[in-house]
Amino acid sequence: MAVLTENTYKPLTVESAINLAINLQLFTNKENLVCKEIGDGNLNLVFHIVDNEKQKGIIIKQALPYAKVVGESWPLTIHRSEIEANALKTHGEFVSHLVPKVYHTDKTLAITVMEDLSHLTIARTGLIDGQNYPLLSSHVGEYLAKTLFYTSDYALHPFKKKDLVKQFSNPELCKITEDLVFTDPFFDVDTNDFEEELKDTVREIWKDASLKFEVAKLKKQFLTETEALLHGDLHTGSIFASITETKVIDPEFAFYGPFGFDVGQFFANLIFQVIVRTGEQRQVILNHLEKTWDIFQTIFTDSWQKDCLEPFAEIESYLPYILGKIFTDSIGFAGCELIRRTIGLSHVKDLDGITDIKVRIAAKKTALKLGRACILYRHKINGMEDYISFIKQNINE
Ligand SMILES: Nc1ncnc2c1ncn2[C@@H]1O[C@H](COP(=O)(O)OP(=O)(O)O)[C@@H](O)[C@H]1O
Ligand SMILES: CSC[C@H]1O[C@H](OP(=O)(O)O)[C@H](O)[C@@H]1O
Repeated sequence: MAVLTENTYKPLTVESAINLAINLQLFTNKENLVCKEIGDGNLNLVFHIVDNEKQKGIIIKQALPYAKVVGESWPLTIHRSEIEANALKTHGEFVSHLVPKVYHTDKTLAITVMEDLSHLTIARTGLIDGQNYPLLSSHVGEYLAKTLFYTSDYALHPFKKKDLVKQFSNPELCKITEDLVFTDPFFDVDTNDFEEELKDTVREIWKDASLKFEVAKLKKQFLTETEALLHGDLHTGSIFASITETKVIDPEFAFYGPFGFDVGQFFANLIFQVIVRTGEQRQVILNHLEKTWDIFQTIFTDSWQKDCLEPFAEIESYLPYILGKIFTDSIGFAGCELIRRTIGLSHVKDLDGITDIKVRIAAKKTALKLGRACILYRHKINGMEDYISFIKQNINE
């Protein structure tokens, strides 16, 4: 039908999405199909098609030629759809159980047809509702260790790695991160978004030259360290979870960047829950932080011992140096994420969803204070136990 024979891009509708699914022979009978557009993210359309009789569903994700959250005044390459599908496939080679299956892609239409994960809950939503997902941190620790190690120079022939660096060149999406995570929140620019009550605290950030110097160093790392194929946007809204399963979605920001960036983004998005929870419920999330790093280190080390191609791997201090650098960098990147999701463009519901303004402002001030401390003092934090004490101290003071 039309949608497959036209050789030009067109945004799908619920009708054309159904036609596409039939043409692709993913379903046989159109009559039983129900299609809804369920996209709740900042950028894309997401169609959920279900065959009510067979209880079977699929997802068709389509990139719009602009950022949905802002509109057509913010044009954005639809090539991000191909990047996302290829990242799902590449990461899927190492962690097939932790990412959705890709059934079909189309560059012209900028679509990825993939496994329906609607039996799971977006981790951010579940965590805000008080769910704990006991396997979340083990699964994400494994995802991080395997996707990062096996796409790096430590596991790939240099020609293959450099081919991947080219294939995953993603300048427009990286520019969003460069601006929204590493630049805008630290300057008085229009894209920033915060309550009047935070104005004084934010002005302090803008005036803080030592903080800005450290952010400049972290931004430089993001710009220049082509270490591994990152997810690029690993917040808890990009993770589906249940008590038994975890699936990482939405790697449209994928590119070759520093090991610590994905780890840091995940840390920060757990830390928002540390900030908003209290008592035992807070401890559950602190345990997730600890477990993520523990599993990450263990699997990264096993992979290094089994599969490292680097002759210098035999030097005893080399792996501890790499792991130490990832840890320190990830704390710095987490600090940037804590600040940008609080005062920059595109917030998190963990904080914005707090209805009591006093409680919300207090939580946001804590996020800013902790973010600043992570960036400034990351080199002084010696291991996860120390990091957890550091977080507790900065939250309680
Ligand atoms: N494979 C999937 N299965 C079920 N629902 C999905 C799937 N992928 C995305 N969604 C739904 O669509 C929403 C937006 O998807 P996402 O990939 O995060 O889009 P965006 O890139 O616009 O942020 C998710 O929050 C989720 O509710
Ligand atoms: C242009 S909005 C910026 C923000 O949008 C992305 O979020 P998502 O695709 O998960 O909705 C990403 O976090 C960007 O920083």
